[in-house]
Amino acid sequence: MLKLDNLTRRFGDTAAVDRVNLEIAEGQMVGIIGRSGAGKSTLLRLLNRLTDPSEGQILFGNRDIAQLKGRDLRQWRSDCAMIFQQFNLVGRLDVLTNVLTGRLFDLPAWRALAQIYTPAERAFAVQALDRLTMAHTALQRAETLSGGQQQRVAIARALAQEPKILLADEPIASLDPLNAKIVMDALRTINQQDGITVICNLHTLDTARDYCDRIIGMQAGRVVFDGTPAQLTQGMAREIYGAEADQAFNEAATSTSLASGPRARAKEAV
Ligand SMILES: Nc1ncnc2c1ncn2[C@@H]1O[C@H](COP(=O)(O)OP(=O)(O)OP(=O)(O)O)[C@@H](O)[C@H]1O
Repeated sequence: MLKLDNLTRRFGDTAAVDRVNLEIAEGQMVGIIGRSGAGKSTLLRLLNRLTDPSEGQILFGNRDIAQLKGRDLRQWRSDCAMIFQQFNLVGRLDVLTNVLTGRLFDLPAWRALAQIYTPAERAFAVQALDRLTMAHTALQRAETLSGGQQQRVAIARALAQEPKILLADEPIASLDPLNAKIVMDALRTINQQDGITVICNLHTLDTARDYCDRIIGMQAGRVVFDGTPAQLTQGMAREIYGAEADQAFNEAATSTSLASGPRARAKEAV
């Protein structure tokens, strides 16, 4: 169980995340929605401590994540993998090496520096790539891949960390509808097969509705909605997105929903 208690992050006079209280059970797939500047990225960055809180607690089990330092903090970052809109791979390195960097936390410093990996570590990385149907690109330089392929490699790198939580900050914002669907399907599969909690910032509403068990709506740093996709009325969604509502709803027509996500497929099957 991940528990956020009064979590706040201020930048000057702006409360990017403002007194957020949430409990996220293990194995949930959670979508965070909201207009630009609502605090979605800051919330994810607080969770893996890329940003430090101004106030409040982040509890995982009975540990306060906000207080971790040194090796404990590095271990937490390893437990809490993150993928980004811009993939963040090292373009000049091959795909397999990029995935293996997900294991760096576990390695002694000399092996990390020399990038020496055991056959078992390599096999694990290839297996992670294979789950994303990317094993055939293992020896290719990452920069030669398409955006959708790079995001799948980034997910494989996250899997190589054997995380407890997977954070995804706008993972499909740079992708075309087909690749967006492949990436969201992969995240949902990992969530369901491995029981990894997935917390995902999403711009388009239908993607959040199609893939997530739970939707959290943010506005000016505050949580203004927390419920199931069925509980999120169109009126509430319109209020959360404000001036960006039309864009968020219209983009949905060309995003993963066009290629039909798992719920849409379930509806079709009925
Ligand atoms: N490093 C920073 N320094 C100053 N202000 C910041 C910083 N990071 C975020 N903010 C501010 O905090 C608020 C929340 O930003 P955040 O990026 O978390 O929103 P968001 O919902 O993720 O937006 P977007 O969808 O555009 O990425 C904004 O007002 C932003 O300008």
